[in-house]
Amino acid sequence: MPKPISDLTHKENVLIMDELAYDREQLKADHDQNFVKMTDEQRKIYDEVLSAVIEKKGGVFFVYGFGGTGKTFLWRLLSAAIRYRGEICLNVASSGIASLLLPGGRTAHSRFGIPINPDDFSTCTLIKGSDQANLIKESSLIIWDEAPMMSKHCFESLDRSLTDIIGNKDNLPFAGKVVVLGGDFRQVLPVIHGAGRAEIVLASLNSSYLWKHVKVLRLTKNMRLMSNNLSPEEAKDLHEFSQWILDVGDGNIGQGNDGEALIDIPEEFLILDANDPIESISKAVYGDSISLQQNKEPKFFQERAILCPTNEDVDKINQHMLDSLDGLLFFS
Ligand SMILES: Nc1ncnc2c1ncn2[C@@H]1O[C@H](COP(=O)(O)OP(=O)(O)OP(=O)(O)O)[C@@H](O)[C@H]1O
Repeated sequence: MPKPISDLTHKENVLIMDELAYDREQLKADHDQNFVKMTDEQRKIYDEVLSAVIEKKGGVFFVYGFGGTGKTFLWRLLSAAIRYRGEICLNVASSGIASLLLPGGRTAHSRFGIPINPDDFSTCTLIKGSDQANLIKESSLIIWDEAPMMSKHCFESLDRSLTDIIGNKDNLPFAGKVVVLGGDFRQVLPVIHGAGRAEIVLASLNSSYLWKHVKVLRLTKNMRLMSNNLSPEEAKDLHEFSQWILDVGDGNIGQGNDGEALIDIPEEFLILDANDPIESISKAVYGDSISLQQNKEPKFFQERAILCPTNEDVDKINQHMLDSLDGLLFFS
């Protein structure tokens, strides 16, 4: 088993100190509690990734699983397994909202200094010898959630920068670091303004030179359906919904799906009151404006979000929601 990082080596690197400051006993207790709950397929992935870390073999894995198959559950277990051993696990996600679900999560852009518009030759803004570069150099595992939505150039920029910082380790990708990418290619691919299907596919992670090094590991069981807290009616609804989402993603719904398709959305998913659409969406998600104003329960807000296809809609809906709430507004 690798030795924990010596405190003396990095006592002046705040970023490393932060990553080593987890309560290891608590992490081990949480880890052990969830370890026994893993399904066989989760356990297989856990073992494979952990042995790549422990044996210092390097390796790039892609955990391919649709929503609810337990990817976040696995990221939590893996990061706890690394951290309670006194090593560094960097948890990143392609979007800010996904990074909030990961313990100690950050966006990949902020953690690695990925440029805003990377291309075939870009590198990250990491400076060799800096605290940020040394943190990444010392990490034992990188977990990168929602990977398919980022351009392949983001991963390639990190690959080039790691080779620069760590050196070329047997021509291994990411300079021999163990990297676990996760997500579902049925969901959002890189967004490129005005691009057609071919351009988007070409920009995707699996069109990268890195992809030939990636070992794809699959999660196939919807763990949300296994929850003991569901009534038979709720389990049936959830099953039907997740099957419908999968069928949309697999292109089984809408005829002649060659990039554009018309999809019938079942009526129970629609908000039919179109007089004041934004108010109707707000009401469907957060309830009426009086109970919204009175609600001070953080968990209620944590469990809800309104997703929009364009920034213009985001601004309109945000303004509407802010107008409905009491209190002061703080910008961060
Ligand atoms: N082995 C398990 N035992 C018990 N509960 C589990 C297990 N795996 C996952 N879960 C639970 O199932 C639910 C879905 O898992 P999780 O959120 O990790 O899936 P996901 O693949 O990350 O989903 P999404 O992509 O939608 O975020 C969570 O409540 C999680 O705690």
